[in-house]
Amino acid sequence: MRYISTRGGLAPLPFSDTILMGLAPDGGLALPESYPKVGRAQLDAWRGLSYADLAFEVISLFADDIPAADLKDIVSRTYTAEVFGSADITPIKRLHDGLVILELSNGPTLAFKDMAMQLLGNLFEYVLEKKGEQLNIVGATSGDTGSAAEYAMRGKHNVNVFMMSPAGKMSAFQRAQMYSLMDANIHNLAIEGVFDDCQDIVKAVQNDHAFKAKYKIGTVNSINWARVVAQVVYYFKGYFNATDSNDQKVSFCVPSGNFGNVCAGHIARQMGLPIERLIVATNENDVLDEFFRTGVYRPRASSETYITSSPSMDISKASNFERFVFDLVGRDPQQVRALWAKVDSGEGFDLSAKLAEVRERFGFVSGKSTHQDRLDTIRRVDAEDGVVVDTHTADGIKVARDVRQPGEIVVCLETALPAKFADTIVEALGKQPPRPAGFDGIEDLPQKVTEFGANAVGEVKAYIERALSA
Ligand SMILES: Cc1ncc(COP(=O)(O)O)c(C=O)c1O
Ligand SMILES: N[C@@H](CCOP(=O)(O)O)C(=O)O
Repeated sequence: MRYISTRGGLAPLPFSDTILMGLAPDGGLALPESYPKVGRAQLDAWRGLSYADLAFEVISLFADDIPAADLKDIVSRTYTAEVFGSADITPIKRLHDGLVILELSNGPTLAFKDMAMQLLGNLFEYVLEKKGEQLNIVGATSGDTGSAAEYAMRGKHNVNVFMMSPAGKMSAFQRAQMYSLMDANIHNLAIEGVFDDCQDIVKAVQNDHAFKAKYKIGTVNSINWARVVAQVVYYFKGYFNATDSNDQKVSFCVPSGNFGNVCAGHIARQMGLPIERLIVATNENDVLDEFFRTGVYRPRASSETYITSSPSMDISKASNFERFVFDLVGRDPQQVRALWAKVDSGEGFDLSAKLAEVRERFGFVSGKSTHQDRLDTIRRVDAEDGVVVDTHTADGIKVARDVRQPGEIVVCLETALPAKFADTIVEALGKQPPRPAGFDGIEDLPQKVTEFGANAVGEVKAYIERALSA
């Protein structure tokens, strides 16, 4: 399996090089030359597998330059009941109205990002040992990628993490999770602005090829292909958990912001997983919902990005969307370059002529949720099912209920636990959300974070240089 760039400027690379690369030199995103196909016989063979064994089967289709025994060891050490709370790793809950909730947030930082980050930590360690190299991760987070990455990488001797977050925009719990880490290889940088401003700095660093090479810069955002591959696995597991036979089809409803989660669903569907529809659920930052309704992609400026009670989705320029559009335009890198030149100029683009294909060939549909919808959904699920869901999962449940068709099996992805967003849970239910053991009082711990103003690319690079030269 070799990897190319969505913008056509990359000589095909093996997996192990691709996951250390981050953005391709042409600014594009890595994708396999073609998606591996999974037939009925494989689905039948995979249905009863443990999560770790299923992860090995799926990931080995993509990471074929890692010896099977080594990959088996990596996934077996990653997906354990100790780390993810149960032997199933991603159990399901069925709501009274038939919606299925796929639990993805039982890992160390209580969000779905752990499903991939725990793997990346072990994959990076393995690949870097083999190459005798070090990796300096420069990442951006709206609150969950950051903590998942930092908990996966902390203490690893050949990895440093420089994580940018929008100053004051995450929940107190999310800030405490990250900023209370005192590990020497973890650096938290709070940037004036929103998540997209942090991600713009990540891309500026990635596109400074001399700096990137000198300081061995990598990324753990869903820019990194390994994140997407790891996320493909739970679509297969969720399908098997939600069905009795491979004759059935399911739809997945995905609370979305940067498009990394649902992009993995798109790839699982391209591989042959019997997915009927992929339902994209946005909050008030509805750039993706607008595209899937109209075919017009109109990223918003940071000044137009709403601060909401599902803050991890407060994103107006989804970095992973480029991977889907590459497939949508027939894998034509020239078209992708032209379209993203428009995005970079703040213009956006119109693919409304392809809307029927988006829906019929690729199975996408979308919907939107607001703060009031989140409150109503949290209240209803608590009252009717005795389950407290977080605000992002509530967005997904609301949209799933809006668009579900008769007889459709809809699996809603639980993307975080409510403990991370207590203020809105208290507003909705008048009580604190359940808090898993080990997190009591984290908001009171000392915090280590460095503050930066707006447009801080130069200052961030200088900080990285000082830290790595110390
Ligand atoms: C809790 C939560 N829900 C949903 C999302 C949206 O996922 P994606 O950015 O992959 O679309 C994120 C992060 O992005 C998140 O942290
Ligand atoms: N909501 C995310 C934003 C970044 O998403 P990623 O999948 O590209 O890492 C976060 O929690 O930081």
